[in-house]
Amino acid sequence: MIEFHRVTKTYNGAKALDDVSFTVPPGIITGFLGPNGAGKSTAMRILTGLCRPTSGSATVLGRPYTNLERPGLEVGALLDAGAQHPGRSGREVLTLGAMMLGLPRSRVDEVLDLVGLTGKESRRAVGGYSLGMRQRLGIGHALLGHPKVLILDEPANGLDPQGIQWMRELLRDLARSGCAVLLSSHLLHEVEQVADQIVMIGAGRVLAQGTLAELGRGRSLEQTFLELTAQTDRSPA
Ligand SMILES: Nc1ncnc2c1ncn2[C@@H]1O[C@H](COP(=O)(O)OP(=O)(O)OP(=O)(O)O)[C@@H](O)[C@H]1O
Repeated sequence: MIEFHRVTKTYNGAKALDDVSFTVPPGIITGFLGPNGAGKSTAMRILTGLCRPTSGSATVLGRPYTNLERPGLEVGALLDAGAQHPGRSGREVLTLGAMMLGLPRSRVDEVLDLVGLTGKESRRAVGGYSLGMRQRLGIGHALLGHPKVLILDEPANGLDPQGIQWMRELLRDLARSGCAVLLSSHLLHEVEQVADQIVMIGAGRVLAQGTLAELGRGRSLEQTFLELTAQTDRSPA
């Protein structure tokens, strides 16, 4: 369970998030949508303890991330697939992660298998990986500790159609097993396929939340998105 309660975040007086409240329950996939600059990454950074809200509270499993006893085992996050050291192999990245979490090395092979990286690929330096391979590695890294909460910022970015289908099934399986999944994406068609509920933000404020049926009322997610965000887009013209 993830809970945002009246979260505001200001940078130099400008509100990146403005009185944001929403809940991400376990057992379903929540799509987190908004135009460029809407505040999605800021919300995810707050959730994972990388920055603090100016006011309000964001909790994971009932506590702020920084108060979790074993955050690495409780929460899996993919915020930037390009963040891994380019000189390390994928296997080294996962092995270091597993060691830090006190997990057996066998978990590395399980995760490589889960994300579809072959033994040969896993021994190559991450700097030579395609974007899709980096995403798979990042998702694997997030899943190492069997987390109950998964926070993914644009995980489908760079995945080919097979990769997207694979990720869809993976996320559905994780949700079915009780995981709370928060998924940000600009791929509205993809979110429409996979998400059980939607939280839409624009200019730092929640514009709408609910199931696809509740939000759309017969319209496509894209139509709803364009309509709701028309007045709020902070991206450059
Ligand atoms: N460290 C920072 N310092 C100052 N302003 C910031 C900082 N981080 C984010 N912002 C601002 O906060 C607002 C929200 O940015 P954020 O990156 O959270 O949006 P986003 O929805 O993730 O956008 P995108 O879809 O482009 O990734 C933007 O106006 C951005 O310029």
